[in-house]
Amino acid sequence: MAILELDNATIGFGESHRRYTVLEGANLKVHENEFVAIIGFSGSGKSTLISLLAGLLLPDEGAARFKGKQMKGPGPDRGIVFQNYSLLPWLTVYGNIELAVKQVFPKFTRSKRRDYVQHYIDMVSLTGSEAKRPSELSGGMRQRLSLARTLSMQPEVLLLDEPLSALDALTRSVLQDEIIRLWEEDRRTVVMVTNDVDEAVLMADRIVPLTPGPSAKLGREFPVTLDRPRDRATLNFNPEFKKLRNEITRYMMGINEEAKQLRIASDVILPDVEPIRFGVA
Ligand SMILES: Nc1ncnc2c1ncn2[C@@H]1O[C@H](COP(=O)(O)OP(=O)(O)OP(=O)(O)O)[C@@H](O)[C@H]1O
Repeated sequence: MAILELDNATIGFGESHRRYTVLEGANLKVHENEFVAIIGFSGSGKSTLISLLAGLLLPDEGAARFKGKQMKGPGPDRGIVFQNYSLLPWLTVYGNIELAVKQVFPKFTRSKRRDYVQHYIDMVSLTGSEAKRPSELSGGMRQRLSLARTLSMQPEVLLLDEPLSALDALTRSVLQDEIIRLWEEDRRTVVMVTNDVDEAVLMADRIVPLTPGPSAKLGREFPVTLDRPRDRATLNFNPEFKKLRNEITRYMMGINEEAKQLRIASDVILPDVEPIRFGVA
């Protein structure tokens, strides 16, 4: 059974004629311990999709299920790391993680909680910055804090909404390795949204493209069968990696072109003429 499932899920925003359908009839099954990457263009509906998987949004039609049950809202078993960090600005690095830990593990003693919070701070290399507030951190540090806070809640499913998008290439590689290491360690289920094909191939077991919006759907899937651990240094020379990357890039460019043509066709204004009918009295 899939741990997470979208079954013909449709969702849109706005009322009646101003309604914008973001996803239409989206189908996705994520199995336990799987690492799935969702790739798509900006504005195609990736964040909306991840919010459906978290239970933060509910589909207008169809279903979003966690362990076979229709979701009614978010829960600590589905941890989400947002693109924009969503940290509490008045709390320190330590305080942001501590608050999450208090909610999920209320029975921890004070000293156990302190060690536990510190463990996650160390894990993402924020040691020494415990007393800083989010405004005093760099973008990369905020993203690491956001990741540590979510991981500290030990969710069964980790939902990552472009968690590395604001990072420089070097920090991005470090965090990619960190996420892979964590996933390999205890094989949590991960769904990660990204717009970077290389990142998706490096990290995922399966890549699922989202077609351009409106009314986006999940497109043809690409399994990634490259052996693990994947070494980024040699991957660029791996023929299987290069072939898959090219295939996905070509596919994405193709669906984008198709969407563009459809948009142009729907923008064409037809002449206002009456059809001529012959032989009608
Ligand atoms: N709460 C909302 N109200 C109205 N429209 C929304 C809302 N949330 C998203 N949308 C619209 O839905 C579409 C998809 O948005 P979404 O954030 O899911 O895309 P995305 O693929 O994550 O984009 P990006 O890669 O740029 O972050 C956009 O056109 C956006 O304007």
